[in-house]
Amino acid sequence: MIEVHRLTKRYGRTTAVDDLTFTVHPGQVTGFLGPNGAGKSTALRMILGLSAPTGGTATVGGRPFRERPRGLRHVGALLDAGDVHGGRSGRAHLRALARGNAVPRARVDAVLEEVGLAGAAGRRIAGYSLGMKQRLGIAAALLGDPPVLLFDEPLNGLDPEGVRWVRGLFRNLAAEGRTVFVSSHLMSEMEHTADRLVVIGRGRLIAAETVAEFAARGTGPDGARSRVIVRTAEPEGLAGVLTAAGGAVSRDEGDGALAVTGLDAARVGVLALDHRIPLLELTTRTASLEEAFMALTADRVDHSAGGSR
Ligand SMILES: Nc1ncnc2c1ncn2[C@@H]1O[C@H](COP(=O)(O)OP(=O)(O)OP(=O)(O)O)[C@@H](O)[C@H]1O
Repeated sequence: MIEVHRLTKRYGRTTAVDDLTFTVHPGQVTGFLGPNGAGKSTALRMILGLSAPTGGTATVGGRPFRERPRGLRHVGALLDAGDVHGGRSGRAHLRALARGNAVPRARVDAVLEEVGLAGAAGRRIAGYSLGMKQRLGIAAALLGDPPVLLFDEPLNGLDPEGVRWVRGLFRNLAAEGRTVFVSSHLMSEMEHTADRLVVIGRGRLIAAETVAEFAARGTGPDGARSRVIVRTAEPEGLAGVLTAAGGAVSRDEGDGALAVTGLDAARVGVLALDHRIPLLELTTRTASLEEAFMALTADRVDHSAGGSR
């Protein structure tokens, strides 16, 4: 279990993480979502004790991670896959980590096998592709067989097969009862992987809930989760009928179709028939999780991310 309480980090006048409170539970994959520059990496670094909070606390299994000797046996983390000594082989890198964390040497070959790098284990890391470096980073996270795992943007650089493999791995790790916390700036990466979401924008908490709860928020462009799209040769007449019946009607995307909320498709069809208005198209459009995420974070995007502020 990871517990974050009122966690805050300021860099000069920039507040990268702003009074964050949330809990990450075992037995689940929790997605940590936010637009670029939202503060995800900064929060993960504080959870790992690599950066000191300006305020608040972060604990893993009830204690600050910094207080844990042999850290890899408590928490495995992939922060920056490129941050490895390129002159060593993948196997030598993992062996050094195993030694420093009192992890049995046999684990090295076991995790190399698990991440699909056994064949490349003797090659220098400098020659690895980004996807291979991600796999090596995941192997390092798994090395100590830890109950808690953190991954910062682990899908970067992976091909579709690699993405599928990582998703399956996360699900398996969670099914074994581990706490799995995975950051991403893309909802599409998380919606089929995560059970729960912690969503932040500009360092502040926006949502901490199950994926289903997040999806159920009213989040279409006009606040509605689903809309009825209806096309007719008599848009003015139909709009009048639907409005009189309690619907809210707007012109959709300028192509003559009407977007209706407050009435379902069946009711729209019956009303059109009653008034002898022929329909050319009648569809229900449901806001995607991606749209929910975009709508909730739209005003929290840090356009200065990566630049000076
Ligand atoms: N060492 C630092 N010094 C100054 N500002 C920093 C530092 N690290 C991060 N920031 C700023 O803090 C904010 C949050 O950055 P962070 O990297 O945590 O975001 P992120 O959500 O991980 O974004 P991304 O998806 O782009 O990695 C940004 O505005 C960033 O510019």
